[in-house]
Amino acid sequence: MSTLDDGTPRTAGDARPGGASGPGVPGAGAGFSRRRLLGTAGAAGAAGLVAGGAAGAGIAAAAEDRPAALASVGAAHIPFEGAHQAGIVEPAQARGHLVAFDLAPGAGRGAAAALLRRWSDAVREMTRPGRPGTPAVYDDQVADDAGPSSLTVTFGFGRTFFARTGLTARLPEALAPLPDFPADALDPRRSNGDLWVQIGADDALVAFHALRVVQRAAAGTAAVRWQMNGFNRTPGATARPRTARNLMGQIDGTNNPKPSEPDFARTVFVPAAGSAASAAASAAGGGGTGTSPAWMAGGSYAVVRRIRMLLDSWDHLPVARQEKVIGRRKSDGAPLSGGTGTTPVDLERIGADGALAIAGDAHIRVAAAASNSGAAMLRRAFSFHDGIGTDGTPDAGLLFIAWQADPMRGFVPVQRKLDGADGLSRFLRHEASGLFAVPGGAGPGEYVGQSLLEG
Ligand SMILES: C=CC1=C(C)c2cc3[nH]c(cc4nc(cc5[nH]c(cc1n2)c(C)c5CCC(=O)O)C(CCC(=O)O)=C4C)c(C)c3C=C
Ligand SMILES: [Fe+2]
Repeated sequence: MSTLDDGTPRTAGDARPGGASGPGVPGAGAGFSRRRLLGTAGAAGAAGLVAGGAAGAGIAAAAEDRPAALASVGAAHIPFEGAHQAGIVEPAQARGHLVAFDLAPGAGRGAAAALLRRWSDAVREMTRPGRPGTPAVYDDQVADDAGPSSLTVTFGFGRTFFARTGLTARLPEALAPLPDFPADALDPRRSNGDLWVQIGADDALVAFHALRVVQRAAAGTAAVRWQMNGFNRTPGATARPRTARNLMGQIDGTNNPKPSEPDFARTVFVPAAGSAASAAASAAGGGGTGTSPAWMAGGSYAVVRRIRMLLDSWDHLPVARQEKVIGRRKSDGAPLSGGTGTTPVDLERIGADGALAIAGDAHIRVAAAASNSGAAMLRRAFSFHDGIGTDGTPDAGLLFIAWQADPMRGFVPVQRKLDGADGLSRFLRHEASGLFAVPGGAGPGEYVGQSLLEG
């Protein structure tokens, strides 16, 4: 049995700090989930979504209340293998890299399959519990001495991948180009791409190392099209872990779908073809794109947007006005309809002044599932700051990533509405965009995307 740096025996349940099986969590160990999930109200509802996903709601909630020991940050690990790829349901890590690649001229299906095999093998190695390894050929020693630090690497396919590899017959309908949104100011050079990789880790060097491994493994087969770097709060930085703040200072992610909710899996993941969930999704209609191909079972669609925040304008707004724009209090995220950060939003509530407590153009009203025929997505973002832009203001904002089983029942209808009616949109600029099909997770010995490339 391997050990932690302080000599504590490592168990199969080593996990991210604060997670259901992290060091210091009573009862943690083999048999408990090794993936800490977004939304803490009940990891039990996520059983089957994660390795050993039988952790109880009480344990997850208790773990969330307990400050993480900084020493445990490096030891936390998230398994690469599973029904779904890692990096979707777990909280976003402190450091993130998003990279899109285009296949090299002449690189077809065989070369792409070999690349996904190399990537998967390398990530399996780098995410091992204990002292992760690196394939010798890529060993730059950047991550030496570090534990896995909750590293996840998630792979996706862009629409253009399918024509380049002769796989157009297997192109999912759901990967249709996103519509033009009138307020978009998109840079095509920083948008889309044949392949997409999301890297997250709670240590900057571990994340950089993974990025270099992924880039070096692609040499000769695919070239970087664009790269974006992001960050979040470091685990253990606050006395009480809670939903993170974005660069506007708001608590962001409160009303994300929770794994404990009955609709969670249906909202986020593509059901297996022929399953009851698949039949229900097809029958639901409602503007969706219907059944995804069998190779997408257990997968998800990621909408990626680089959203610049016009921070100088935002910062001039008094806090009360900022709160009205969002519909929640800035200090604790409580909805303006009353209660605390965890109180459900009441969109009908009339305030003392006779007006709607949550304004007609408040972000949470316009984005709510109730305002969009039930459309919902899982938001998992990184902040970015790339210095000062040519206009002299911070080039900063949100690397917004929305995960859903069908973008036509998630991001698209919501963004259509936000684009015209959202009070927050005056302070935002959507500068880059991508839509990627993210297949299900790999099993032992498999690589991500194998059923597409070899099926
Ligand atoms: C198309 C989808 C969305 C985009 C784009 C988007 C951008 C964006 N949002 C914030 C800040 C907050 N958003 C919040 C809630 C929220 N946002 C969306 C969707 C998009 N946001 C949804 C579906 C929701 C939940 C609505 C609900 O049902 O209550 C919040 C409130 C806290 C929370 O629930 O997360 C904040 C704050 C920024 C800064 C931003 C672009 C940079
Ligand atoms: Fe939002």
